[in-house]
Parts: sequence; structure tokens; C-alpha cells
Amino acid sequence: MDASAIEAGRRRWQARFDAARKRDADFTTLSGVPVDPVYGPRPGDAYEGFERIGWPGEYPFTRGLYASGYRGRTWTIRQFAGFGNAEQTNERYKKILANGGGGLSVAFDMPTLMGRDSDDGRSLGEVGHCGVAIDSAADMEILFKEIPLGDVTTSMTISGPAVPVFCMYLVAAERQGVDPGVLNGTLQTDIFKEYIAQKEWLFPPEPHLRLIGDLMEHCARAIPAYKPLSVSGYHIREAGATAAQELAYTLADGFGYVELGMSRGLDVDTFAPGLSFFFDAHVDFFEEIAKFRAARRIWARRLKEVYGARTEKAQWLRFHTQTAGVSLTAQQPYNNVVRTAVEALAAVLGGTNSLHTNALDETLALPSEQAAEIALRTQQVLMEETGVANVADPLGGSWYVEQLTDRIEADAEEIFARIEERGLRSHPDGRHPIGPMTSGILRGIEDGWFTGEIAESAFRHQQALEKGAKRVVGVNCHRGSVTGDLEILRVSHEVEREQVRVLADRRARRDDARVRAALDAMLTAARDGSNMIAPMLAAVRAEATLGEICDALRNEWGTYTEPAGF
Ligand SMILES: CC(C)(COP(=O)(O)OP(=O)(O)OC[C@H]1O[C@@H](n2cnc3c(N)ncnc32)[C@H](O)[C@@H]1OP(=O)(O)O)[C@@H](O)C(=O)NCCC(=O)NCCSC(=O)CCC(=O)O
Repeated sequence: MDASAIEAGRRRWQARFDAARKRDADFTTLSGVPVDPVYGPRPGDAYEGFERIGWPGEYPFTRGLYASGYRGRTWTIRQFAGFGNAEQTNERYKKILANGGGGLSVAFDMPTLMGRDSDDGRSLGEVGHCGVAIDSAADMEILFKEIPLGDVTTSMTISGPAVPVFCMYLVAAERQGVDPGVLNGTLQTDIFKEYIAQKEWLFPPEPHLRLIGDLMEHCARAIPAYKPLSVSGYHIREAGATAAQELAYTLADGFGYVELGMSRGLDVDTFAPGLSFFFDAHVDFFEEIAKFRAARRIWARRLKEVYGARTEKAQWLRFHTQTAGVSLTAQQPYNNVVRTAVEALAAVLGGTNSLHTNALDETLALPSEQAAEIALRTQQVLMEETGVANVADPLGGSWYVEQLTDRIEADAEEIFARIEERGLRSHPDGRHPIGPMTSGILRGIEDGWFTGEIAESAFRHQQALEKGAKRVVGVNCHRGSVTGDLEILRVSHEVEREQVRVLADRRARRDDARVRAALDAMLTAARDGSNMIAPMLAAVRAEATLGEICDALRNEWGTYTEPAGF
């Protein structure tokens, strides 16, 4: 790009920056040196390929979504939390908010994630263990007691039973007197990554996608600020994918949901802002920063050029980041604080919109209160002390980071082509029921291609660890010595007994005929193709349980078994 075009871009950036609201903060270095909100080529310099880099707040958004960067607003500190019953988790949430957490993020227990009630035989021993147990709208009401749902943005990490859980959240808001139309938050919902990596699905892909389509339609129409899909690469990465695989599979899944929305006749400029992303921040500092920058650029370009999105908001890739759980070690666990800080810094330098930092004890158990607080304080140290929030995309223009960004983008494009080619083979006539990327994803799920590719990468990494080519302190080098007693959070089995008792009591007090009628109406909608959200909401209002709703749908749609692979 020649110098005059770069200068024109700088002037556009300046105008946007001047118009933006800025935080009232000191934007100088620790020594008092004033710093600019963004840096670019020196005036008069040309820069080859600058159109791929650009300025923050401008297409292709490589350098961030906002001209003001974090000077406008810092990232959201959103710590994923949940354990025991709704009451215990509600107390933890109030502490998180009181300590400066910017939003909430619900971790559900395994039975809830699998759409089973706490009194289901398969739930035994798991209730309240890896997250909070939610059986019905009454639990959701307790979960958010004295937390005004109209004011706090809440993320819910659940995908198989996302839609009934979301209905419970809407009913909890109704019971608080909050108009559900004003809610802002995020529901994970991303079922593709369940088949690809996380393995917590309920039904076969096709009926599940229809249900997600209903949710997208409902939110686009009735809850405009809410983000019903958090397309998640985190679990793909944690299963062993490389950075490029994480990026490519996740964005491909995102394109699949774009195709789903479009196949339902929704306007891409209306529903695409409801798609957000969730990535892993692993320990290779620069590779992760490059991944985040490439993600924004690829998404903006494809949304604009392939799917016809015209508004910037529809082209924006907004993302949450969690530091890499798999990088934590049980050996010398205090070192995990350092790993997490480095990973969090990569996320921030990559322009994350929201961030979770893992606690040092998470390889051993759910975080203790003290470990959770250190994790939160880690973000606050970065935000308040280090100056990283002063300048947008401070690594933009670094030869290394720019080349790595280009490289990871090219690798991702190559993977998209392979997925699309699989889609073409499954529909050689070009008549894709939802869209070409979706066909490729579904084919890759059905024949175990994604799983195989991830397993191959995980195997290669494991070999590198065993040979010592890749090193992990305390595990395959510098072993021993950093020890210390960790306080471990243990969830009492009393929680399960109490949850089962409360559930039985609620079932005894509700109107069973009303529940049955509501579930029947929901199944009628499932069969006749009408939107299922309204009848599901009616069932939830009648205090139908999560297990009852999911069982009714399992009976209707069947379950899913993944292909065996060797
Ligand atoms: C979009 C995100 C990523 C972030 O949303 P947030 O509300 O926090 O932040 P945001 O949208 O970036 O910012 C809030 C508002 O401020 C505005 N804003 C932000 N920065 C600005 C700036 N510089 N200038 C002007 N406006 C700005 C935004 O446009 C937005 O307004 P408008 O709204 O008006 O635009 C959302 O989807 C989210 O919160 N996701 C979290 C997902 C999550 O926590 N998942 C947990 C998974 S945990 C998991 O899966 C477990 C894994 C495991 O451990 O196994």
C-alpha cells in the first residue's frame, strides 16, 4: 500500500477515535511518557500488504474491532464458575461481582450438560461436581437471586441442552420482573464442536441444527442483544488440535451457523452479530496472538465476500478467551499462575473481548476460593498495572507477528478448502440442504475426519513431549521442588442428596397435567416444523424438568452414536 493510502486510513482512524468514548484513565507509561492510542507506519512510508493489517476499528479488523481499543472499554473479566447447588453458586457469583468481575459465566454439572435430572440413575455421583446442578426454572431463579439479570451479562456454557436451559434463564428473568427482550449475554449452543471434540451431544446433528435454527430465529426477533451461539474452538484445541486447526474448524463451524441462519431466511446483518466465538489461549505466546488477529480478518472477509454481510457489526468477530486448561500441570502447581498470566497476556494482545483465567489448582479439582481469586487478580494485574490496555494492537507491524498471522491464515484457508471439498463430495449436485460448508462439516463428523485429524495432532504433540523436543517445566524438565499444600475444593455428596430431595418436592407440588400438556405441545411443534421456543418456554414455566424435556426430544429424534475410528 502506498504512503498516501496509509495516511488516508490514519485520518479515518483518527476521526473514529476522536468520536469514540474513552475511559477516564492515565495513558502514559510507568515513567510518565505519553503513548499514542495506536501506532502505524511512519508518515511517508509505504508498506506492502498494509491492507491486510489496516487500522483498529476498520475492515478487515486485524487490529481490533474498535478504533479506541481498550481505551474505550477494557475486556470483560468473565470467570467461569459453578459448583454444588444453585444457592452455593449464587454466593460465588456475588463474590465475583463484588471483587470486580465484569460478567458472569455459568459452569453446569455433568448431568445438566447431558440433559439429565439430578435424580436420574446416570447422574449418581456427579451432581454438583464439575459445575452447578440445574433441574428446572426454580433452580435458575435461585442461581441469579439478587443478581439483576437486566444489568449483568451472563454466559452459559451448555450446548446439548442449551435451548431448554436458555428457556429456564428467560423464565428466571420473567420472575425477576425483567423484560426478556432486554437481556444481553451468551449461550454456548455450539453443537458442531460437541461432535468434533467435546462429545456432549444429545441428538443426531440434523434435528439438533433445526432446534438451533429455532433459537437463532427467536433471538433475532425477540432478544436482539443476546448472543445465542458461542462458536467454540476451546474444546477442539484442548482435545489436541493445533492452533491452525482450532482456528479453521471453529471458523468453519461459524460459517455453518451462518448458512443455517440464511437457510432459515434470516437476514445475515441481523443474526450474524449474535454469533460470537470462544478460543483457547495456549502457551505459545506469539502463535496465539497471530491466531486471534487472523481470526478477525478471515471472519470479516468471508462474511463480507461470501455471505454478503454489509454492516460492520455483522463482520465483527467478537471472542471470549480461556487460558489453556491443558497447559496446567499437577506437578509444581504454583507455576500454573505464571502460565496463565502469559496466556492471558497473549489473549489481551490479540484483542480478546472477554477473558477467563484458569485457577492454579484446576488440574486437581474445581478452583478453591483462594485459587479463583488469584486467577481473577491475574487479569486485574494485567489490566491495571502493565499498560497493555493503553495501545491498540501494540504488536501490529512486528515482522514476526505479521508473518505468523499470514501463515496461520493461509493454513486455515487450506483447511476450509478441504472441508468444502468434503461437502462437495457429499452433494455433488451442489444442492446442499443448509449450505456447502455445513455439508462438509456434517460429512467430516459422520466419517470421523475431524476426530482423526485432531487425534493425529495430539499424538504428534505427545511424541514431542516424550522425546523432550517440547518441554514442560516440572513434567519433562526441571522436575521436583516447587511444592506446597493446596487447599482442594471438595463438593459434598450431601449436595446430591439435597438436590434430589428438593426435586422430588417440586415434582409433588407442580401441576403434572399442565406439564404433560406442555411437553405434548412441544412435540407437536417438533413434528410440524413450527418454532419450538414458545412451547418449550411454556413447559419450563410449568416447572417441567430438564430431563423430562430432553427425554421427550430423545424419544422423538433418537440419540447419536459416533463412528468408531482406529
Ligand atoms: C461477545 C462476547 C465474547 C463478549 O461480550 P461482552 O459483553 O463481555 O463484551 P463486548 O460485547 O465486547 O463489550 C460489551 C459492550 O461494550 C462495547 N464495547 C466494547 N469495547 C468498546 C470500545 N472500545 N468502544 C466502544 N464500545 C465498546 C461492545 O460493543 C458491547 O456493546 P454492544 O453489546 O452494544 O455491542 C460474548 O459472547 C461473551 O461474553 N462470551 C463469553 C463466553 C464464555 O464465557 N464462555 C465460557 C466458556 S467456558 C467453557 O466452555 C468451559 C471450558 C472448560 O473449562 O472445559
